[in-house]
Amino acid sequence: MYLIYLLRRDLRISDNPVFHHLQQQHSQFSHVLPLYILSPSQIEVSGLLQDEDSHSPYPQARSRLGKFWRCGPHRAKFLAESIWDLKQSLKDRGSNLVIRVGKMDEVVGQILKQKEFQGKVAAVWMTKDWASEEIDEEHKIERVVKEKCDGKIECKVWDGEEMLLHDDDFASFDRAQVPDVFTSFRKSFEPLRDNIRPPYNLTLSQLPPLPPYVLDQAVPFFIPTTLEQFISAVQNPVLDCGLGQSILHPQGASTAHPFIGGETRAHERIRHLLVSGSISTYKDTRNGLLGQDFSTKLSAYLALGCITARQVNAYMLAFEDGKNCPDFGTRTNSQVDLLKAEGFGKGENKGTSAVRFELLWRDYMRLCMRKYGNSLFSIEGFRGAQRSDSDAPFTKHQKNKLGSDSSYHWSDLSSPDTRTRFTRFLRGETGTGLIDASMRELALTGYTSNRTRQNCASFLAKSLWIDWRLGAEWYECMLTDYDVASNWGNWAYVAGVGNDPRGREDGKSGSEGRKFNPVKQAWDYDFKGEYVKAWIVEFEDIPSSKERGPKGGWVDVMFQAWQVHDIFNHTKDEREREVVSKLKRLEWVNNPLVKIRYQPKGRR
Ligand SMILES: Cc1cc2nc3c(=O)[nH]c(=O)nc-3n(C[C@H](O)[C@H](O)[C@H](O)COP(=O)(O)OP(=O)(O)OC[C@H]3O[C@@H](n4cnc5c(N)ncnc54)[C@H](O)[C@@H]3O)c2cc1C
Repeated sequence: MYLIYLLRRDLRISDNPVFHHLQQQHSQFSHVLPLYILSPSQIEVSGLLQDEDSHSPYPQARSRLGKFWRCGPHRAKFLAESIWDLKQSLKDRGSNLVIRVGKMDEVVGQILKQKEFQGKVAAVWMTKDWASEEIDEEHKIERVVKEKCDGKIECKVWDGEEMLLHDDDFASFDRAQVPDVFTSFRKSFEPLRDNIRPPYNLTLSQLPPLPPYVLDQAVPFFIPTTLEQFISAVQNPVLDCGLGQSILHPQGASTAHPFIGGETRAHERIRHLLVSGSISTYKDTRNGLLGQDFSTKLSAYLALGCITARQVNAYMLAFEDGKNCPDFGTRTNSQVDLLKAEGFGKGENKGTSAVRFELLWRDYMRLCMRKYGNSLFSIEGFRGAQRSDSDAPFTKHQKNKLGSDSSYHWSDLSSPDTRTRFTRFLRGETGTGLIDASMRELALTGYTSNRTRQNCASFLAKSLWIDWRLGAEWYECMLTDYDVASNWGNWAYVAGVGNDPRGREDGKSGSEGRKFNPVKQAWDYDFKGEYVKAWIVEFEDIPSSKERGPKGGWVDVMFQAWQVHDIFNHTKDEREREVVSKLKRLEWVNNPLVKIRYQPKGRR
């Protein structure tokens, strides 16, 4: 009998509950069809049309409000690489990954209808995904399976086990009642290190073969036969992200996220973090802005399920206990020499503890998505849903405010002025250096740090007062590591409509709540302006920090370019005069979207 296993955000062979089960129950199925379906509502599939005269039956995969690509060029590439890596791992085990294009339920329906499959399929399995579109997909597949087979085929949705904690570990509170404040949630699992289950350790050696005949991809689409072809097919249609003139890549600026997708690379990455000592120094470096190792860069792998949070934890546990890296049977065979690695064999350290803490945040965002469902995508976020929930643990003041606050005064894009300001934000031309560097880095590389993400989200929602969901949609398009719960949950949090109890506390000045000052933040985290200079091509000629000497001034300009008029109006230095005159010709220098008066302590 056949099994159809639909892979979604579980693109791995190791620590995968379905493959683990198959490894244990060898004879249950004679044939297994691992299937990945490119869903046309989430990824643009026109690049997979057989020829130029063919037309896609599907509308373009664009976002609801901003009409951005749902999956932009960076993630499209990473996804293609991850799918291909899994394909290779499955081939090594006597199987393969069959790729198809179309609505999930339709593709499954076509396969079940195929005469070679009739009476032979015993089960259709997939792992659970808690985002609303994916839940809809599951329901539709369940319906199709039921209709086509009169209840004779099992349709099972497995727990994907992609979180650090297990569902059964939430015994201290009903899963649906996850606390609305992270700290209360976190405290239920302390000490965290002792409360995490191990991943599955059985390595997948062999899988039953594919069914002897599998229907070809239906017209008008084709399935590429090489990775290069696959990447071009999913990337080419979305290369133009609608920003108009392309953003220039400054010479010498190198991406913090050069990583290739897939389970193999995910395990290489965590091994590198251990051997280089970066994991032990993580707590001190995590607010960095430049370079590959200031943070783990595991997010994109985790988002697609190339590695699980529990596997990351297992690596850290072994490291802390002075043991070799665990062997998950992936294609990452190389053992690394950890003996000289910082922190090896010395128990939990600040770095490993902080990584666990962040992975718990990831769980928390997922649980909140389960609890509040679609309200995650509404302008009032979780707060809208909480207003009707008298048990939400907010202060009386906050509850009163939530109860009466109908003034969510975020602008949509109906006015030309807002559209212009929003486009300048996306292009990194606001005139606020930290924001502009981050938005350009994001567009050019698909990654930007957590620190700058917080600043950009706060800037859009609380300085420009533009609908925060447009920012979330842009991130969905641009981020390599896009993850429904983490992205929308964090955006809502920063906008003040998520799970931040201080999010909308107004103090004295209206309902801004926790608001980041991007100039202060730039001074705190980029005090020489190196990050801003790296990503804003117009700052290329500004003397580097070594050349600048103690004179100052240029850093202020990089953080807020309009200050060039005040600081360098009368400079006599020929080189400076040239740079100044170039800058003074720029619209975003002369007319910044926001001017922030700020001087770091100890300066005039
Ligand atoms: C506005 C905004 C949007 C974001 N969108 C996403 C997103 O789409 N996908 C995503 O994975 N993260 C998102 N984050 C969270 C965080 O910025 C990224 O996880 C992190 O920057 C990824 O880099 P890293 O893997 O090096 O993280 P590290 O600092 O090394 O953290 C380790 C892991 O912990 C998890 N993590 C860390 N911080 C958070 C957080 N605040 N919330 C949830 N999980 C976290 C991630 O899985 C990450 O890989 C967003 C944050 C903000 C403020």
